[in-house]
Amino acid sequence: MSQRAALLIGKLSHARKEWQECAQVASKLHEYPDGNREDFISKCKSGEFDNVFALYRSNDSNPITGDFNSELVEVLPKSLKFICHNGAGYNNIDVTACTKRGIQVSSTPIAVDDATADVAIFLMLGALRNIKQSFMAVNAGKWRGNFALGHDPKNKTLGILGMGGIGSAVAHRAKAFGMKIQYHNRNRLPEKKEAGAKYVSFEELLKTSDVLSLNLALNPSTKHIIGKDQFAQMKNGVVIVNTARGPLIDEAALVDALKSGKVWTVGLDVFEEEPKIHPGLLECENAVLLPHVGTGTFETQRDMELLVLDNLKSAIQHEKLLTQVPEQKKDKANI
Ligand SMILES: O=CC(=O)O
Repeated sequence: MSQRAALLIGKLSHARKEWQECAQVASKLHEYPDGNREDFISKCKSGEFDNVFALYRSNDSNPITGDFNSELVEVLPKSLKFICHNGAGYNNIDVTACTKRGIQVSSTPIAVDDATADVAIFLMLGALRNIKQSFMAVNAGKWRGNFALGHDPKNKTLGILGMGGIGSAVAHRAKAFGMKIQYHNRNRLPEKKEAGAKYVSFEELLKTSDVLSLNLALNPSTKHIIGKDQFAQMKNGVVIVNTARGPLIDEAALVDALKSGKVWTVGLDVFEEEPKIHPGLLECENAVLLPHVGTGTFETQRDMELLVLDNLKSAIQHEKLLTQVPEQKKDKANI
């Protein structure tokens, strides 16, 4: 077998031992724990990572290298055939550029589903109870402050935009609260996977949901999928939950919709320009906010790291990824 080295970009917090065990399948383990884009590019160009066949990167390591856009993909070592990404979202990787260069990419679906769905439910319940007002009042020593009654989830219609692994896990949990579930995907799921959820058009989802949960991937066609025109179609007093990616929502339009009362409350774990948050959201008492911590549990972080390493080992040993990104699976013939 030719030289097949592996490269770890950034740090591993939970599966360090398993990374070291990759030495049993890789010809060499390289690490790039810290640095910057300019330095990383110059190391790629100087041949420091020659023979690297598969690399590990993550959403957390993205600040080190910057996005894996076409500029960066072009300078990656010629030997590189696999990018194993830690993150369910991979909008910081130009998959088309990778495909053109014959590089296969994997992400970490499944491992993230439960923790992200838990946070979606946490935010939904918090938004239905308009909990931020109470949190702020009690922490400021004002007891209940301007307390106002919230809403029960029971008998409300939850609309899920993007019924994949996370969307399905949200639906499963929401049923236990007595919610009616409807969803929209580009393509209807097989009945078994729907698990009783009703398939509706995008317009119908907007018009008839009491709570709208965003659980779809960000890509050029889903950016601002929720904006002024979509808010206008929604029920008055709708509750919005977003644990997917901030740019799915036009944040300025969301602030207007919150201020006008069109949107009653919102629960957000993600923002358009993280870590910056629209000042209108920070000011709003009816915006329950978290700093992108959906997968932030010990168990899930370890499961994600292990899944990336399983992909890496499978790439080196069998030239096959376990959880390849769906757009490449469709294009398999071109890689
Ligand atoms: O946002 C979290 C992830 O993409 O895994």
